[in-house]
Amino acid sequence: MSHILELKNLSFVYGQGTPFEKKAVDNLSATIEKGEFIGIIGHTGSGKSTLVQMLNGLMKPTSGQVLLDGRDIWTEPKKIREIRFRVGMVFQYPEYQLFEDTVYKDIAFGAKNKGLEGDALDKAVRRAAEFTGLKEELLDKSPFDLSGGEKRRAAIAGVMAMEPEVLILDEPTAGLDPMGREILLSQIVNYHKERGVTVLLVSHSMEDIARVADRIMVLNHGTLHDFDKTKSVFAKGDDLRKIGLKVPQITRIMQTLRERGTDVPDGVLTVDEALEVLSSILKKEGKIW
Ligand SMILES: Nc1ncnc2c1ncn2[C@@H]1O[C@H](COP(=O)(O)OP(=O)(O)OP(=O)(O)O)[C@@H](O)[C@H]1O
Repeated sequence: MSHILELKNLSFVYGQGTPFEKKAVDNLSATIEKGEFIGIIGHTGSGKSTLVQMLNGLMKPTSGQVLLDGRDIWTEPKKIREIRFRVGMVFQYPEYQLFEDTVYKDIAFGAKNKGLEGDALDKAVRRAAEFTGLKEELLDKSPFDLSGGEKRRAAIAGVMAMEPEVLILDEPTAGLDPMGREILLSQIVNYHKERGVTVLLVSHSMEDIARVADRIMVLNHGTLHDFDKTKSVFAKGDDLRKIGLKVPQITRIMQTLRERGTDVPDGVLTVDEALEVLSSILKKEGKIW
């Protein structure tokens, strides 16, 4: 594996030199490999959004460096626009940024700015729409005639159509109903599998992160509290609780069963995994499953 992103002693201070100075990210270092699916968690105000906005050049670090494929993204400030195509960012509530007169044009906007045209552009738009489950017949509609969930999909498709090497999503499922959340998350997982790109997902939902992330960055007051494999992070329940976070409910139930002497392996993260474990325990005991 090779590094796609290296964060070196990154710090960001809002309002530096004013009475309202606030250090939002504090001397954070980490390395992300190509193709990884990284979850980013932390209490409200821990610095997640500030951190990810530094990774695609939207915010310049107060100190420290972001290396993309080994090169400091600020080496040539004029090229920062290119960096934003390579590291695609889906903001919180991205649907507020739709503005074109058709969904197609909205999805195509970023990719066109990147320089895609003709067939390549058309393919990128249609593929992105497919990844997000937007039906073909919606492409000619006005984005303002779509439902909330469809608008969200169109906005995400617009970033996917730019074919970034790294896709960052800041709370992509916020405000969607449970079924909508589940479907969108599966589509992001599919996109990651099929395109092989690196994905960074910021979320308050431990359940979502447990289902999708290879590794998790845990932020606490702007510092990197932990950066480890998903199972390992959620095995440290007490440690997470101390900084205002919880393990997924299913992990907690399985940990309790284990503490009470049941033969449950550590690090169960999802309902499907839990069902498998319980099924094998019951079968061993000769009980019907
Ligand atoms: N524009 C700003 N000016 C001043 N302080 C800010 C600004 N934006 C964020 N902050 C502060 O910086 C810190 C980190 O904010 P940030 O939005 O990065 O956290 P977060 O982990 O993404 O929070 P949330 O989970 O609520 O989205 C917080 O203390 C916040 O109040």
